[in-house]
Amino acid sequence: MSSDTKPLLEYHNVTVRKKERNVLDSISLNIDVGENVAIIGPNGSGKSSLIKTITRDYYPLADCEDLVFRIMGKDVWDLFEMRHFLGLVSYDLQEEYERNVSGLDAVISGFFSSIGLYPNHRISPEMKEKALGLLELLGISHLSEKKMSEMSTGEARRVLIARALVHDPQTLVLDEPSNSLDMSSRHVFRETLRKIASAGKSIILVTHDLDDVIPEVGRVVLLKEGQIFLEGPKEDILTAGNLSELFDMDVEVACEKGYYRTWIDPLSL
Ligand SMILES: Nc1ncnc2c1ncn2[C@@H]1O[C@H](COP(=O)(O)OP(=O)(O)OP(=O)(O)O)[C@@H](O)[C@H]1O
Repeated sequence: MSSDTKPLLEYHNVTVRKKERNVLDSISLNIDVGENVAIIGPNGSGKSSLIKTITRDYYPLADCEDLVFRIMGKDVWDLFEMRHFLGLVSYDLQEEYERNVSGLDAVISGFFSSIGLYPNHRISPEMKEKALGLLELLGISHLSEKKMSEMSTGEARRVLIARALVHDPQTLVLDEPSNSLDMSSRHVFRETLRKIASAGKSIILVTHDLDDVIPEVGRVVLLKEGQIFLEGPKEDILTAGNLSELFDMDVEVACEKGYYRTWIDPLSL
């Protein structure tokens, strides 16, 4: 079997323990290559911890029965190799990037998996061309000379998406993508994600906000207290009843033109 026919993610009984508590508890989850999946849960439900298992920052307890912890069919990964099919955009990365680096250099630094560029980095004309092409694809060529430290949150996040795409990864993983973005930046950002999804990339997005669930997402996984609470096709899972149980309060939900919207009925409080 060739590696691209293996599931992107194959987890069985993944338990991650930190400071004597299970931050992930017996997670069993398969995600196929090509799927667009949203992982949704309240604060502290384990979303970032789950991402950290994908990036191999967190490892599961080894003595769990029938443990499976594979990405693309492999248990052990060289992280540099992994970046060729998995691009990551996270809030942590954005914080590290609040510095005096131009948008173009920030994108090029993705080739070296570094924060910024250093004299030992050999930048080929192909790298520069690829980075400029990505800035153009995402509609942010005007940010190529602007310093990351002078960009708005939304601008910098789009640059970091371009950075994550330099290796042409199959899958883009986004942690809380619209965190700190205002209404119009959110809209622009979501349209950027839609563009990437329509270009054939898979998107795994982790969020507590249903606004982030772009129409291209087909499956959702609800996380609660470190466990998978529910998962399945978004139409079946994103109901007022399920979301109310997930967030422990009466949540209303509506879907219009493929986008979800949630609110809390003040009369229920
Ligand atoms: N390294 C760690 N040490 C101690 N506790 C941890 C560690 N990593 C995660 N946790 C705890 O695990 C729980 C889940 O954290 P995690 O960051 O994965 O949640 P989250 O769903 O991403 O939350 P948020 O929406 O607030 O970002 C939290 O209670 C957190 O404090």
